[in-house]
Amino acid sequence: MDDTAPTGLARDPPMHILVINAGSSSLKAELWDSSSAQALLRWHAQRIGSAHGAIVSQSGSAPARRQVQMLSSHADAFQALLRELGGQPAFQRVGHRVVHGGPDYVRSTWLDDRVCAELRRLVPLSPLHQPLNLQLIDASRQAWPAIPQAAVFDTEFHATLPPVAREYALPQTWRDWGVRRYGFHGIACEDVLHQLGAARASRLVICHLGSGASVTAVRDGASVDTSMGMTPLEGLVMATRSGDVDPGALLYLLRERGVSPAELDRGLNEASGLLGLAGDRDMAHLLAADTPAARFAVELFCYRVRKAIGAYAAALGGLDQLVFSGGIGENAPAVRAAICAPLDFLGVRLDPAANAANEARLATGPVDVHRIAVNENRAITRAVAALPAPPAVAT
Ligand SMILES: Nc1ncnc2c1ncn2[C@@H]1O[C@H](COP(=O)(O)OP(=O)(O)O)[C@@H](O)[C@H]1O
Ligand SMILES: CC(=O)OP(=O)(O)O
Ligand SMILES: [Mg+2]
Repeated sequence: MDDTAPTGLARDPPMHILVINAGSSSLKAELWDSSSAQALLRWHAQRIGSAHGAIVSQSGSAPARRQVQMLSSHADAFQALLRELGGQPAFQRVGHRVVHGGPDYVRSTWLDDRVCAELRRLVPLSPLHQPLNLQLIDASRQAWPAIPQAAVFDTEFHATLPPVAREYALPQTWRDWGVRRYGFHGIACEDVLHQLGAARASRLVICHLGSGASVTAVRDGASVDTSMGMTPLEGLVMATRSGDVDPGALLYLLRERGVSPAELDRGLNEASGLLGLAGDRDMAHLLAADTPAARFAVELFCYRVRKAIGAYAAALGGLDQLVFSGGIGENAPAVRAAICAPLDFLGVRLDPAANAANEARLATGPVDVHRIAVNENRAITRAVAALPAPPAVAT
């Protein structure tokens, strides 16, 4: 296991926590020990719904086992997880990543029927994530009814957004309806700060670039602005999400082109971004493809990240530290280089050799640039271990 970062999970009594983290085409389940901060088991189902599905699991220091099988849905994947875990559960808590906490669920919380019903109301605000999160919570509460289960929210870290970053310039009535920015990827940001520890600088920008992509401005450890908004659709170009689009263009599509709200939702969330620009949602494929459309998609992706870094350097009044994380941020030197090349004026300078080798420290200039392998599941474990004792679970 490669979790060598300081963790500070220790709490009495130590316990085993199963973490469940659903992506749009993946299901990650990990068993963590709260006292040793070690993942005892990692079980990742990948490419659910495709003919090339895979389950990768690793237990202790045993070599990874890769089992390729068709997983038609997340429900299928959960059944495979149940088979892996066997009869008697070897854990005392379950922690679920839930993308949207809405206005009422800021901090991590124990789950019960009422909380689940309230989180279900947020499905329209995160159509790619919240339904899967809740589907897995339902399956997991059914499988282990006597084990306390908690939700840990991607929105929590951004509860510190100041009003100027949180509010849209909309009529009061709409703002009273709760139309505001929340921000996401907070669990990943929390793990970044945890890994930086004492090395964290005052003015920090985190570029978390994976299927979803966001940039967050952090001042003295608190989120002060972030590129995702009321939903995880705002901001950067993503795998299949558009990021920022003029709202007037959306009105044009609705009014003049006969696009229905459902088609608009699907188009913006599932058919845009890298997929819309170049016909492939996977950054690794685009970097290897070397076609004009692939090159343009990568260029546009990098341009938007660079603009966000510049905006947040302005919001913070300068920049001390820049972090790259997520599948793209951690593994694509060409993307990091393209984002940073014109940022010399800000003091961002990458060491080409360190960048090409995916090293942890990348800077040769005054801005300290880090590549951080984020582990959301470790952050979820910490959040669950820190919760007050759970209420008695009715069986
Ligand atoms: N070696 C690599 N080079 C470029 N991109 C990569 C590489 N490895 C992973 N990626 C990209 O990372 C993205 C997935 O990021 P990840 O953080 O795992 O996604 P998710 O948000 O679904 O958890 C994909 O676009 C994938 O192509
Ligand atoms: C909130 C979000 O976009 O998450 P992900 O990157 O896992 O899609
Ligand atoms: Mg992600």
